[in-house]
Amino acid sequence: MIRAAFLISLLSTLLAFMGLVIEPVSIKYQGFHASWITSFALALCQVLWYGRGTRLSLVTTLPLLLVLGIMLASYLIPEHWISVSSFNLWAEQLISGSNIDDWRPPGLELAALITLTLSLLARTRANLGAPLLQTLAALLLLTNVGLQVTGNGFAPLVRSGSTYTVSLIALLLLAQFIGVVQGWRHTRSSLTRALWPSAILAVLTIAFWYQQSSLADAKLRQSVDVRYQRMAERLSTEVHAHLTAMRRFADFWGILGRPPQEREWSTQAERYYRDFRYFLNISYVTQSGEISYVYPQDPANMGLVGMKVLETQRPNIEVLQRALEQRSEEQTGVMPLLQNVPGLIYYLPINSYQDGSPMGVAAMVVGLPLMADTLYHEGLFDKQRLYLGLWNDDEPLKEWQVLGQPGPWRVESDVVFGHTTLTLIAQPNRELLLSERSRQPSVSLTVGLVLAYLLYLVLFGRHQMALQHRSVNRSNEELRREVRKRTQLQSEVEWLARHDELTGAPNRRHFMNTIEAYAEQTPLCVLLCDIDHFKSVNDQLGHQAGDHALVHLAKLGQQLTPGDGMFARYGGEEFVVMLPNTNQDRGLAIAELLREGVFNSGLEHADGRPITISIGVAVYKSGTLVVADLLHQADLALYEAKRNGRNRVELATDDLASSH
Ligand SMILES: Nc1nc2c(ncn2[C@@H]2O[C@H](COP(=O)(O)OP(=O)(O)OP(=O)(O)O)[C@@H](O)[C@H]2O)c(=O)[nH]1
Repeated sequence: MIRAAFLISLLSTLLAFMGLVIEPVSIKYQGFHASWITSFALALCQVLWYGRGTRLSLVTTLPLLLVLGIMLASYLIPEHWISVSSFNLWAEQLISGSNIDDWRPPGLELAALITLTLSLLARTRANLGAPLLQTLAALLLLTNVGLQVTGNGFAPLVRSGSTYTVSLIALLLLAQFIGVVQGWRHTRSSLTRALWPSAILAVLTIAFWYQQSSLADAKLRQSVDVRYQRMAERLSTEVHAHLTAMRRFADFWGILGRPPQEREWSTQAERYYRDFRYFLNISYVTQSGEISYVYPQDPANMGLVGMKVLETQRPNIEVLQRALEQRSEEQTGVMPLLQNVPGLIYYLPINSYQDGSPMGVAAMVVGLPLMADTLYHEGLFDKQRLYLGLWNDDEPLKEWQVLGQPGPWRVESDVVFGHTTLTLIAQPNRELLLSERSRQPSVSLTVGLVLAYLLYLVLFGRHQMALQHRSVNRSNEELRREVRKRTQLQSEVEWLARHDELTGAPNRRHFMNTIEAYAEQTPLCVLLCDIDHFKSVNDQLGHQAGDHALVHLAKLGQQLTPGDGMFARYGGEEFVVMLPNTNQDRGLAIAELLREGVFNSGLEHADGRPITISIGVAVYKSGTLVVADLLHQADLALYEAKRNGRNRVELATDDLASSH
């Protein structure tokens, strides 16, 4: 598998290299070179990871991650921290003619490259999030393909990667996946638990990013529209203002009631000329069509003085004629002016206020490019970042060419000059649009993906811990069971060591150990009991019946023995009773009670006679207790009882205390 990953990575490196050679960096800047270079670098790192081992590949992968991080930062840094134009300036300094877009892959592609680089660093380790990082890369690449398929029309400012580089990155992802998938088998349950929720979060993040991006672009588009339509409105207002001023000017001479004199004309015209610099010529045309006075009196204008316009072949004759004859306000269409600029001429009739008699016309020549200049002079736009053009149909009257890459949006608005309508075209360049575009979508995408990664780490870690916890609990429980079993066994062994297995009564060893502890509690009586003719019970009724009789007698004996005493099996069909703080008389009474109890117990020989016991009683009163002697005394007394006919109690005759 590692071998396959290595080979695919090697293939990707070759493909990326070919891409670089086919589109040499130094010749063409289309904004995709950064993608080729970074993909090539990642492919190279992968080849090292899968081919050469850790140390060397770490040296290459970490710097790559750093570079990709810087590229990502350029998408996130707010405009007022570092502006797009500063980035462009740095790009220009590094390689002339390049801009920031040439130095970073498109956003989604960059994010996919970063996740793959991180996944490479995490290697096969599912606990470091390698599976999620690969899933993120796949999601980002899919989104990229989706944007390409839908034509990326929603957000022309967000560039999507080229098909080649996206395929290349997908190939790198495949290599990584093949290289590590086997290593995840043993953590499959934790992996699925952690992967699903975090992948869902990532999908939501990408959907949110898409929505935010569209919104940001729509907003920007709207603001661009409003802004540049306002510029056209500004021009229309200007037109309206100069028309009003011109009418005032014509009215002034009407009120005067006589034709103007040259000096008067110049003085008045100068005031209007000062306000509207684009009036190339303010002239007085007499009723006969002769240009009498002009202002300003520059060489181009002075040549017009004395010209009988109606006798020339000028294209505006008809319009002037109409103004003179019909005494109506007229204007020409856009035409080339004598000043070598396109413009138009207004003719305003001057009529006497007193008798309404015609006194000629005031002609005003508007230089359209100069008028358009007012927008620039008023500082309404940055001519390096905005293409602006005033057009008359298909003919440009004035244009400001833009620097850098033109943006995707063109705003066309009408500027109305009476019956002539011009078009103001504005097209901001990419730099201007990028500088105004909100960074929020990129920030939310980055934050969302980081959160998805963290969620994965938490869920994965938690599940792994739960598994470990469960296995520790299981072995703890097993251990506890084992300890319980052993303790039980131990107490059974201990019990067996001190009791008789058949009857459950304390055994001889236990009796011997216990009696020592009662040496102080004198007088101490010992009763040695022996079943009479027990052999015949065994012989005639069977060993099992014998056992049964033993069990029954032991139970009876234990019941009849006082609380502080001990009834134990001494061996075979013999039982021994220890009675502390019991004097001879009471000892004999208890022995008698036992004897009677057995006699009346209902146990019988084969011939129906009741089973009986003989009891030898020995009493220890004071001195040093020698248990063997005491028992010996009791044994002698027992022997005596047997000898005297059985089913009886005999007291040891020898005084034990005095014998020591
Ligand atoms: N069923 C059974 N018999 C036992 C057990 N222990 C000892 N015996 C029998 O007890 C009998 C003891 O017999 P003996 O000591 O010869 O004497 P006896 O028949 O009791 O006669 P006397 O003591 O003289 O009255 C033997 O037959 C043993 O086999 C036991 O645990 N179970």
